[in-house]
Amino acid sequence: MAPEEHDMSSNAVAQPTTGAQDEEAAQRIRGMRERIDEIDSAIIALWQERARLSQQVGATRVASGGTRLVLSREREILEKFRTELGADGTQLALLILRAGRGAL
Ligand SMILES: O=C(O)C(=O)C[C@]1(C(=O)O)C=C[C@@H](O)C=C1
Repeated sequence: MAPEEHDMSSNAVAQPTTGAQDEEAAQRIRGMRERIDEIDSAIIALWQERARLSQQVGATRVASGGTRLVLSREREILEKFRTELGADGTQLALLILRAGRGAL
């Protein structure tokens, strides 16, 4: 079979390597990766839900004649993330805010 062809003769799905040097470590890594995958899916779903809500808040405020942004609220959120997560928290909060209200 040519290198770019896929073997469809089995139902086995190719799995990424664990990088471990023995089967017991490989099993433990696979177990932990299952939970990591669940956490990543939850983060993605929460990210999307938050962005939708943020857009709805903005649209509700603008429709009422208010401003698109409330910077005091953004500062509060940035401070919470910085307190809990340090400097990376600030960067994360900036990305989260941008996902909702768009770029400044
Ligand atoms: O809480 C609000 O008033 C929002 O509009 C939501 C949000 C946010 O994503 O958290 C977005 C824009 C505002 O400047 C402040 C906060």
